[in-house]
Amino acid sequence: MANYSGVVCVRRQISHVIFDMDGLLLDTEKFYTQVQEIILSRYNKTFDWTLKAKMMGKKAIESARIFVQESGISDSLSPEQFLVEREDMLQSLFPTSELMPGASRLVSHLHAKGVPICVATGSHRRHFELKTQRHHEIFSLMHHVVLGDDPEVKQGKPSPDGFLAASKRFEGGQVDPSNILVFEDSPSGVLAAKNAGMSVVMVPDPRLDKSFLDAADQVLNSLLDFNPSEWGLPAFEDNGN
Ligand SMILES: O=P(O)(O)OC[C@H](O)CO
Ligand SMILES: [Mg+2]
Repeated sequence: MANYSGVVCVRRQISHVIFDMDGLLLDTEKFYTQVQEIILSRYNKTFDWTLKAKMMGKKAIESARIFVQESGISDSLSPEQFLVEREDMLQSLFPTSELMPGASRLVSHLHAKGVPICVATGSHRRHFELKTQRHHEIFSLMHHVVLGDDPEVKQGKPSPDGFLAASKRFEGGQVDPSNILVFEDSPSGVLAAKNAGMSVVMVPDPRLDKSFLDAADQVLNSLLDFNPSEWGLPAFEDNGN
């Protein structure tokens, strides 16, 4: 078995799966991008994917600090003011969130086969509720959800806090991280999963710099391309893999 670079790698035996949410299950990263482009344009600056890569996956206040500092507007806008400024726009966009291709199929399949699944997201409770309001069917299949404002998540990704908290809350208690497969879209999220000792499948936005893909155990263009059998998980019955 080879990863995208052709390097042969040994896959661990997977019993449990943790899903990231923004940009992985839900097509919500585009909303953050849109709003941040608008805000930076007010300062005659452009929002690019170098900055996007540093922000995605993190807790709101952590990504806000990066945004004002890296874009050079921290003298004019504090991280807290930035969060207030973007909030109205995000609140009107999040309820329109759509599922990413293949998300429903994969989540439903793993649940139907009895594979314990959960979510670990940097998103806080209020935004989680807005984003998932049209997707209760899929999110109700999750055994649990760990949010960015969970008391156990002291630091956001790339800290392993969220994934380690998620690994403790499955039925039967702590699951060995080496038996957990994480699905992520962000560079910080992939590092968080590796820092937690877990395997990680990355489904990156194609605009992300390719250097960020090296840390993942497998890189896919879409969740539709995931082959559960490669990870010792029950095969899909609809296409025979
Ligand atoms: O990608 P997630 O689900 O950890 O969410 C993190 C932020 O809310 C958005 O980047
Ligand atoms: Mg994400």
